[in-house]
Amino acid sequence: MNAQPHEFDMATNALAAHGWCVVSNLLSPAQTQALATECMVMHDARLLMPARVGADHAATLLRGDHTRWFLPEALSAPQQAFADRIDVLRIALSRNLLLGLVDSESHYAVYTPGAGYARHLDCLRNNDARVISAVFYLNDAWQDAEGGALRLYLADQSYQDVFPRAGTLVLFLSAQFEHEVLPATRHRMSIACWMRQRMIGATC
Ligand SMILES: O=C(O)CCC(=O)C(=O)O
Ligand SMILES: [Fe+2]
Repeated sequence: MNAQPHEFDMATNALAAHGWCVVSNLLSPAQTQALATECMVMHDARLLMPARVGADHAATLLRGDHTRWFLPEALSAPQQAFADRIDVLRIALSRNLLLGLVDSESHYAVYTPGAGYARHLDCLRNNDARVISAVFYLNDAWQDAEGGALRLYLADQSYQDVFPRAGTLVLFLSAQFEHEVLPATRHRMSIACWMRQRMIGATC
C-alpha cells in the first residue's frame, strides 16, 4: 500500500494540536489526475446526483453539489489507489491518536459554478460515527480568484480558507469544526471522505 513508516506523523501531530491540518502527499499527480478525469467523465454522463434530493428538501437548499458514493466492492483503479492510501492514513491516525477508526466512506462531489454548501457540521443527526472529515481536491491550476474555498471556522471564531487545488487533502474533526464551501466561478471537483468509529450513540 506504499506506506512509509512515520510518513503521516506531521498530519498526526497537527491534528492532535489544532484539530485540523492539510496533507499534500496522499497521491501522486498522475493518480490525482486519474481521479479528476474519472470524476468529470462521470459528471458529464450524469452519474452524479444532486445531494439529498427527496430525502430532505431543506438540505437541498443548503448544498448545491452533485455526488456519487464509491462502492467498496466495485472500486475503479483510481478509486482503489485513493482508498488504499486513505486506509494507510486512517490506520496511522487511529493508532497514534487512539481514535478507533474502523472504516471510511467516500464520494465524488462536483459543484457547478455558483454552487456552494452553507455553514454546517458533518456529524449526522442520531449518528456520531463520523470522526474525521477528509476532503481531497481534484482541480488543476486552481486560482484563488476563482473562489471555491473551504472555509473552516476555528474555535476563536476566526476562519481558515483552504483552496481546492489538485492534490490537497484537508482533514478536520467532524464534530468540532463548522465549515462551508464558498461558490466558485468554475466547476469544483473533490472527494469527500469520512473516517468512522463504531457507532456508539446519538451525540450530535
Ligand atoms: O468540498 C469541501 O471542501 C467540503 C465539502 C463538505 O463540507 C461536505 O461534503 O460535507
Ligand atoms: Fe461538510
